[in-house]
Amino acid sequence: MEVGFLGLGIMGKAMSMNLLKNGFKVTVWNRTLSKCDEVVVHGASVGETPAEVVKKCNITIAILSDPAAALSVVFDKDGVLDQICSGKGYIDMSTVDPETSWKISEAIALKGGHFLEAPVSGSKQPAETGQLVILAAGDKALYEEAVPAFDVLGKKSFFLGPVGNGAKMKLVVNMIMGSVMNAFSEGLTLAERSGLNPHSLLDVLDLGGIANPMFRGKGPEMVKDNYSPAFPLKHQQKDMRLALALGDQNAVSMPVAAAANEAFKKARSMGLGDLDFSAVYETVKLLKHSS
Ligand SMILES: NC(=O)C1=CN([C@@H]2O[C@H](COP(=O)(O)OP(=O)(O)OC[C@H]3O[C@@H](n4cnc5c(N)ncnc54)[C@H](OP(=O)(O)O)[C@@H]3O)[C@@H](O)[C@H]2O)C=CC1
Ligand SMILES: O=CCCC(=O)O
Repeated sequence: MEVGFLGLGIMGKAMSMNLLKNGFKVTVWNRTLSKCDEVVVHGASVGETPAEVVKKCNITIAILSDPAAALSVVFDKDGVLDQICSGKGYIDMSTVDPETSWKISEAIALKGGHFLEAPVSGSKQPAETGQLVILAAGDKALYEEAVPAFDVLGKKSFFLGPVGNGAKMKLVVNMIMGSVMNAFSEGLTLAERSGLNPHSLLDVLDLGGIANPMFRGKGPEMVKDNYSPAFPLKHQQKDMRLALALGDQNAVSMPVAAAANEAFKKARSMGLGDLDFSAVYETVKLLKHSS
């Protein structure tokens, strides 16, 4: 199977490499073209524009930073819309809001193409090992066609119905994750400031009812102030912002998520946006210090 792949950031690089390792022919494009070099060494071809990739491949996958990037790659000159047509499918795996997905879906349908949104749960390591959770919605036939690729990229794929449902599910999941990360950061800070060993807290948490892979994986690194990015904080804040907008639209009061969003914004203002989202811990430590 031949697939196009647009966007070779943390996720796109790992996912395209995984497809190559599993025998897929892959043609890649990235805005910063030099980032294609490493996947080319592993057998990928390069398209000079998104349009060129879509022209070559019947299915093109994208995973880009945010709504503005997702729209730009489709609608700008030499974008996806230039070449999408009947018989071709476009799968956007970026985390965006439903409105962005609807815009893309409508434009692709007008050209006779097929569209699926398929944001993912899971981060850099699950992307490297094919353990993502795929939250697809949109064109069911394209979903069926993409299952062999999804089986390589993920441990489980969900088909959630009409376009928008994948985006909504992803935003709800990340809203919970961002709120939990803030509570975790406060707990770690409180443990340390009140004289407890934070490693003991991690051991106790891991044996109880709120044990989870995020505490287990990120906790020891946070205690060492290591925020090497798996999921960049700027993207987590974007997801909180988009989830809060979804809350507005549905009149859902979300004071916990709103407070978490403020902490991520604070972290961005401190220049921590490109670090892992666990760096929000630094904002809690800072606030507790200054009181
Ligand atoms: N990292 C993670 O753990 C996870 C991330 N996600 C989501 O996946 C998406 C990608 O995340 P991640 O790989 O971490 O992000 P990165 O920041 O590592 O990569 C972002 C990608 O988007 C491209 N891009 C940004 N702006 C534009 C633009 N205007 N036009 C074209 N391309 C653009 C970048 O190109 P360039 O190289 O030129 O900057 C790069 O390829 C995001 O929506 C994120 O929320 C979902 C699950 C997990
Ligand atoms: O969107 C990013 C999700 C990161 C994760 O699930 O660890």
